[in-house]
Amino acid sequence: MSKVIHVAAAAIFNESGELLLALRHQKQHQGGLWEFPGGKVEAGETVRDALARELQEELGIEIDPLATTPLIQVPYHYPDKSVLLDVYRVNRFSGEAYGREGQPLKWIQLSELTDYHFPAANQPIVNALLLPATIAITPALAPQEYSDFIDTALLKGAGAVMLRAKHLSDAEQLSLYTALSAAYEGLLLIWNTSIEAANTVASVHLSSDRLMQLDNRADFKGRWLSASCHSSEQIKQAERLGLDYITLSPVQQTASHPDASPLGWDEFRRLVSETRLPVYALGGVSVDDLEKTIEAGGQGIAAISGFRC
Ligand SMILES: Nc1nc2c([nH]c(=O)n2[C@@H]2O[C@H](COP(=O)(O)OP(=O)(O)OP(=O)(O)O)[C@@H](O)[C@H]2O)c(=O)[nH]1
Ligand SMILES: [Mg+2]
Repeated sequence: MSKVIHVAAAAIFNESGELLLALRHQKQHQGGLWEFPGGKVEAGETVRDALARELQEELGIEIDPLATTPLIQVPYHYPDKSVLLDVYRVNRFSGEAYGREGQPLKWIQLSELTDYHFPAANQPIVNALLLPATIAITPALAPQEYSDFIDTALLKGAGAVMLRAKHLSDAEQLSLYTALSAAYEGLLLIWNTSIEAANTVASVHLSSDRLMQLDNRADFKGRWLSASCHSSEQIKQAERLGLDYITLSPVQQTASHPDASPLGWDEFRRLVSETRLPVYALGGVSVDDLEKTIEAGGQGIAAISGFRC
């Protein structure tokens, strides 16, 4: 295996919330495709310092390296080279960005992101940018109680809601999911179920058992397919199937699964570093752990209890 090329890249947002893309020159590796500006980390440089240097060289802007936030790390093997894309969010910069190497630039809305063609390694970056930092998972409730739970969760900052209602039949869950989707337009509502039960649904989350039984994701017709993982074997399966993101649990001791032994933050960090998928920390975590999760390379947190009244 040839040496892995470590690349620092940036998702740069301006004050209007637009995101900067650059077009790779035809002559470059993965030429003619859009990219997140950045480049190779040099020997003796920290990744954040490399990012600041590359953004100055390529765009003529200055950033404070320490004011950046980790977005995602993507290890990826192209047939001709292996890269580790280390991507940071940049929300503040000085100067006006222009293509110092002649490359065309474009400021886009996040909602337009899927209209652009990127190198294959970038799919997890696109997903990480479109996914929220927090997912509220529903506890077992009577069907009429779910909208109260969602209202509270949204007030407490949930960016998405996962419907987990295994005490109800598939048919009851489907009608609940359908009613809630209609009532909360624009909310990412994830259904924890099987692909067979949910083939018209936009967002499905699989248990680790269902993940291990799945052969490919082709039967899934929606946008977001995710799964619960507890080991590196399950994470590898999720990657192999091209899932969009995973939850990794239990990070800490949790009342809902008292017998499961927790991974701890060091093991969470290690497992996250091995996968290109966005990873939510789950199990004994809350929004108070968000900063720690993101610094550990995670996408964010998923939780039940922190989002209840
Ligand atoms: N900057 C950047 N590189 C990416 C992205 N996606 C992706 O696969 N890469 C790959 O990462 C590698 C390094 O990127 P680069 O070409 O920007 O490196 P650089 O600025 O140091 O360029 P140079 O070698 O021309 O001086 C390339 O093989 C490129 O194809 C992306 O979104 N941004
Ligand atoms: Mg570059």
